[in-house]
Amino acid sequence: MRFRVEDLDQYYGSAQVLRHVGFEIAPGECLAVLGRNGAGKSTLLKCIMGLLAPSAGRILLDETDATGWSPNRRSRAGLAYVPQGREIFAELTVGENIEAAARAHGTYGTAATDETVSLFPVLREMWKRSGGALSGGQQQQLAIARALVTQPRLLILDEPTEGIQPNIVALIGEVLRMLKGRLSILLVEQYLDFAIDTADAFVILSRGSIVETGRAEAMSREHLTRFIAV
Ligand SMILES: Nc1ncnc2c1ncn2[C@@H]1O[C@H](COP(=O)(O)OP(=O)(O)OP(=O)(O)O)[C@@H](O)[C@H]1O
Repeated sequence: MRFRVEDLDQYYGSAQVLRHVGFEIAPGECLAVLGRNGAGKSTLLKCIMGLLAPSAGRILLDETDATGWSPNRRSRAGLAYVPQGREIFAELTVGENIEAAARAHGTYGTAATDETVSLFPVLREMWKRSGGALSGGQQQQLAIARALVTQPRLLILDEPTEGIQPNIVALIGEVLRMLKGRLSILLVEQYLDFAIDTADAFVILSRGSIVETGRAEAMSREHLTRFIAV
């Protein structure tokens, strides 16, 4: 999917939290959005998913204007969102979490669903455990798998490494790099090394505005650090 955001503005009351935000993600590429706490990253993702209506601007999926679409319609069109805090169903088992997402998208029981679950071996081990009984890292793997079984064309991740132990961060990184090419990824991340290992391009948000943008190969670690160091 070619995904584009144009001139997005968003306010909370009279406070403007997004200002003329615009960027594009090419099919099969990963764009990382970096920025300090409060820069507007989560607000941007909520506007993209239709959980917040932007005050101005457009969201385009393969040149189709999706700005007024419901979250459900966006999801059916191929957007999948893994929010910060993961929001899995704590009362349902791992298997039921996966099944609910896959059934809603008509992918339940397909080989692709089995393949997705196999990316995260711990999910099979924990299949009958309730989501709420999993560790943070296991819940993050479940949240990503649940998004992937919908067979999205754009996977949107809000700080997937936050509070996660290094070996699971490494596994998530491997999975994302493997998926690139097949789908596009929008990654909001504060962990710079993870973003550098994963992204093809960067956008840096500061106080709701894009202050820097570029291809990964043109962005040194030192350069990126300057924008996000406290
Ligand atoms: N529901 C809300 N009502 C009012 N202000 C809000 C609300 N949610 C966020 N804000 C404010 O909007 C600004 C952007 O918040 P947002 O959560 O989008 O930033 P962020 O870059 O995702 O930060 P973090 O990394 O801390 O999640 C911040 O100043 C925040 O305090």
